[in-house]
Amino acid sequence: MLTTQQLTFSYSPTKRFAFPDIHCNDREALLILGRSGTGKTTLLHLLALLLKPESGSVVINNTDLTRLNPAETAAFRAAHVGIVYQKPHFVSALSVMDNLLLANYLANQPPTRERASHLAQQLGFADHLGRKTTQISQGEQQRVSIARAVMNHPGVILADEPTSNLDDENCSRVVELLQTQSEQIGASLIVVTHDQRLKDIFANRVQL
Ligand SMILES: Nc1ncnc2c1ncn2[C@@H]1O[C@H](COP(=O)(O)OP(=O)(O)OP(=O)(O)O)[C@@H](O)[C@H]1O
Repeated sequence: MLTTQQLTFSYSPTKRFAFPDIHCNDREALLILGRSGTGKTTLLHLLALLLKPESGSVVINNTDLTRLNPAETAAFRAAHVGIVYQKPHFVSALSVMDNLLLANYLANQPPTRERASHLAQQLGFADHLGRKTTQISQGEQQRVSIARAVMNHPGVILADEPTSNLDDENCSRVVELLQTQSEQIGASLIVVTHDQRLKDIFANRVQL
């Protein structure tokens, strides 16, 4: 479960954001819609405590992230928050399998190869586990990032514009994968986007 209260953030005295409160239960999905520049990525980074809010709280599974020190924040994020970035970030020297296992490593957990193989099977890239991430297509890379985000069974999955560069068919497919995966692990799924096609898919929406 994720809730925020009275979140504010400033890049500068003239660039200040006050975000609406957000509430997303376990097994629920929430769409945060906004035009370019309204602060969607900023909000997602605040939810993941990649940025520190100026004021307000971000509570995930009863832990107020804003009260944690930087080391505690990093450890909490690695274990409890799965992030699907707009553009995938991988370690290019490592195989797809090792990029998935990196999620375990960063959360200080033993490697779960079976889970990685299972997810690769479900998301359709099982044949590519031994390849480098530069040797697979962009669509495959995106599915690998979804798998990596759910490796540690996080309580919250955050996705930044996961469908903006996709055609209608792949848009539906990626949303379905995100929803299926988050339901399977009982997570809260939060998607930030300007993609109006997602409006009809998500019942719960916040407009920025
Ligand atoms: N590091 C930064 N320093 C100063 N201003 C920034 C910084 N990052 C973003 N901004 C500004 O804050 C505003 C919100 O940026 P943000 O990336 O959150 O918007 P967004 O809604 O995700 O936009 P888009 O849909 O175009 O990605 C923009 O006007 C942007 O120029």
